[in-house]
Amino acid sequence: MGAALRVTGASRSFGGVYAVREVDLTVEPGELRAVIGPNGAGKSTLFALIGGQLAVDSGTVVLDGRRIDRLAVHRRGKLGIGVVFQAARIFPGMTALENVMVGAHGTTRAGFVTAALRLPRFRAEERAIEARAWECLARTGIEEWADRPAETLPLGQQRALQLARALCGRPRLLLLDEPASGLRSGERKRLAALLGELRREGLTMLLIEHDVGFVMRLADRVTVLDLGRVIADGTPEQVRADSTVIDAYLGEAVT
Ligand SMILES: Nc1ncnc2c1ncn2[C@@H]1O[C@H](COP(=O)(O)OP(=O)(O)OP(=O)(O)O)[C@@H](O)[C@H]1O
Repeated sequence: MGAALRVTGASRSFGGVYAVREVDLTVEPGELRAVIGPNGAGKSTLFALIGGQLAVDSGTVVLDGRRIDRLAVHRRGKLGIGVVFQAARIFPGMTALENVMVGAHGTTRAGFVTAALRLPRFRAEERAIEARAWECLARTGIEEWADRPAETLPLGQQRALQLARALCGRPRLLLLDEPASGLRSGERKRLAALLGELRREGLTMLLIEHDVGFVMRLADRVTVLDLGRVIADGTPEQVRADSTVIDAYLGEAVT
């Protein structure tokens, strides 16, 4: 089952200006939560406060009852947080398959070396990881690219590769930063289907997205940020009907 996430009173400012201000956000196990909002609303900052790329100035981030807001990124990864960034982050010089296998070792240097050198005592484990990596490549639809150098994959496939890598680490909370941006319509449909499947399997997901239509069809609940604050939180229907949201952001976009 997916993890429960509870963010309470989280704030973060840059140069005295709040990017995220007193944000409360609770994501139940198995929920697919979308976070939307206009440019500069604080979505990426909130994402980084949960993933650990940024530290909170105040407030707490709790995963399954455990405070994680002071932990480094890799420690949060070990506790089950998987991250898919908007810009493809791949390891050049490694094949797509090897890139996905790295996901199972976490993002630590030791894990990376273990994967790269295939030391004898790790071989059985490596075989299991390789099998899992193939599964993840298949799920994300890029099996046929497995042996290609990762940097030669087209953008859509590089994005899928990131998702495959995150899944290979068996996350219990998956953070996705605008996973649909830059994808063609067929790729978007495929992504939506996969996210729906992961949701049915009970994975907890938090998705930042600009494409409001994309998330409104997928999400269980939607949180709307504006100027660093939560201005609405509810089902897609509730958010669509919220006059504050319409005034601040949605306008004609979802009517
Ligand atoms: N590292 C940083 N240094 C200074 N200011 C920052 C930094 N990161 C974010 N900000 C500021 O914090 C505010 C929130 O930015 P953030 O990127 O979190 O918003 P966003 O909702 O993700 O925007 P977008 O949709 O454009 O990606 C913005 O005013 C931004 O300029």
